[in-house]
Amino acid sequence: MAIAGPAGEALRSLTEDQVKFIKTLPKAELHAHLNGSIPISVLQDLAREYVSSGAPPVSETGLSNEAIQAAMNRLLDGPTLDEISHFFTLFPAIYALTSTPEALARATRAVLSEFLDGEYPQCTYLELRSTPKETLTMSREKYVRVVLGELARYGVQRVGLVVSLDRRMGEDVLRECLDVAKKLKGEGEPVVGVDLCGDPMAGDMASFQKYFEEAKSAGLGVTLHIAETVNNPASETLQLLSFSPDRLGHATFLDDVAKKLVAEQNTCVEICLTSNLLCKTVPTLDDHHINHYLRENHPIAICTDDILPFRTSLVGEYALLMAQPPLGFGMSEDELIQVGTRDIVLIGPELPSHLHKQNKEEQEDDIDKITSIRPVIPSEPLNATKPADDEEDDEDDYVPALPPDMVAMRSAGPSNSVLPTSTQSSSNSSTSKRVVGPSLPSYPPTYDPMFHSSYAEDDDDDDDFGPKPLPAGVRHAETDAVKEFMEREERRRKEAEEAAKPKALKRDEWMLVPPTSSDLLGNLDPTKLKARQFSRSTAPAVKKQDNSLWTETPAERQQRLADEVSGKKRRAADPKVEEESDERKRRRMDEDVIRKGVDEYTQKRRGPALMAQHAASGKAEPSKDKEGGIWDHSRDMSLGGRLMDDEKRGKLVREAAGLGDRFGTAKSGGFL
Ligand SMILES: CNc1ncnc2c1ncn2[C@@H]1O[C@H](COP(=O)(O)O)[C@@H](O)[C@H]1O
Repeated sequence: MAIAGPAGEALRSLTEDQVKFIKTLPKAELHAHLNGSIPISVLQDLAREYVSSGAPPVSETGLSNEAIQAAMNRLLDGPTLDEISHFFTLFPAIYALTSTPEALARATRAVLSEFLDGEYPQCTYLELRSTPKETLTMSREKYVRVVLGELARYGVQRVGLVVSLDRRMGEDVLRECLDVAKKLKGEGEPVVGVDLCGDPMAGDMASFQKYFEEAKSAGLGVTLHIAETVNNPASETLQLLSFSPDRLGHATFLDDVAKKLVAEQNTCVEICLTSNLLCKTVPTLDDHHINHYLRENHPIAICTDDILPFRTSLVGEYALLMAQPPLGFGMSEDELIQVGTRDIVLIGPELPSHLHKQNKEEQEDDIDKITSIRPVIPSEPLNATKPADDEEDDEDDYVPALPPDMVAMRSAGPSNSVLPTSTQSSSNSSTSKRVVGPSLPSYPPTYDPMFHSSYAEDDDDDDDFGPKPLPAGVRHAETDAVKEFMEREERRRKEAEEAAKPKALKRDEWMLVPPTSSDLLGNLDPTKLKARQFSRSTAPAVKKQDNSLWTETPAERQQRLADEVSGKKRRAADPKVEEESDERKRRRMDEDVIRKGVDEYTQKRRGPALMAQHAASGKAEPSKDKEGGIWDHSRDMSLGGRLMDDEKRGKLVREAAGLGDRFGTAKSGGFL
């Protein structure tokens, strides 16, 4: 296919040797859309057949012959796109031409041949992706089966299929596509993962989450087109990162938070240079986000995206890396080896380590031997899409091994690289068990260049403190930093919300609960009953004060009153009935004896009281009541007169006689 545009210019600026180096460099293509990669000559054939088929002017997909012709002309000229949304208008015509099983099979065969055949295949391993479509003659399952039928010609070591989920899909179509992917993977087909693609501004990503989670649990890899345009909101990017993707498509507009997360997760980014330039999401190579990832020594994979409209190839994309600025990045051969083969993360195959090569010399050996080590079409029958019986005992062998030359380059370390060095350790062996889904990165979980370089060099771990890092190539598969980050953020948000709320005033406990003992409380009566008597004692009224009445609730109060009425409890206000102690009894009896003695002595020495004497003399006088007239002064005004009857008089006399008793004893009731 003719290479034009930026990739064409870069390619033309390279020497023959440089071009040969790129062509023979083992490469993996991990981001290629089937319908965007059909060679133009094949599409022209399909268009001619479509127009001359005598079918009515409107095809089953609703496109007229004229519309097909116009689209073909656009593709032949090399479409100019004002913005990325124009890019998607190219596809209805292409879809019309690949809407039958036969046409789809032809198109797929041509795409596979473009990438994998020839003296210098574009790549040694291809992950082709396509969106299952339903047409008049194909169900979505049939669509995927037709594509897989063509993949089977190359075998699982050279190609795998990623099922794309379009951002415009509704839930029922998403469900159907995912079920198809799972089903065919279950049948042993090389369905290695799922992708999120389509118009970057379409769809609500919240409804996609469960499908990608389900895909992951089914052992499928996940790659997502993410932050492809400046208009993709940061919140959507974070949401997509929370799906725990294994790889990211484009990742052009990550903000600092997203960049940090991607760095922490060490997620491989699929870089499509020409695609970004032609869709105008990136103005120049100088502005391209690849610069950020190169600086950070972050894993990237160089890819083509859609070689049909972008008129590029994988060789063209590598030419952009190697060409001198401003046509390219001016990378050396060593840097190309490092970028192209070492850091990529395949969703499918894992790399046997015995084939890893360490430096450029070994790489050159490989290049000289390229024809001999280039993978050959597997010997199994072309239509053998199911695992062979003799693989039964290797029950973990879900994904294919890389072809030997790909493997050889995976760990090759550059000898004079100007890129940040990262040490590659051969963590995998050809005998090791396969990993379902993404392969493991080649360095410790949290990437730190400082730590990284010392990690491989320092054999002596005597002085190491803290937990040992995981072996090279192993990462915390279960650690979901995005999830943790989101949870942390949520917690922080809730705390801030809580702090912002007006606080309900609350009294300290000391204000609500009375102290256990205090003189003040000892003298107060919570029942509010009025005192009826003077206090009879100087001793503290109650030693152990029950203050529960101070804090009782209305319900408790009701219960207490009910208990008091029913006699279950003594009245809270009743003074405590204290048992008279023996000591007090004795004292009282002693006082009675003394009082008796004093009375007898007084009686004897003083004689009868004046009152008694007077009463005795009065008894002898005869009563004048009946004999006197109506008014007699001495009779009527005397103590025995009419103003006071006998009863009143008697009471008065008794009280007067006891007058001395009231003050006769001390407060305690005894004699002084
Ligand atoms: C420019 N970058 C891109 N961004 C987003 N989606 C893209 C894309 N390039 C291609 N596609 C997606 O791939 C489909 C074509 O291949 P398949 O029919 O699946 O084989 C396009 O319709 C689009 O949805």
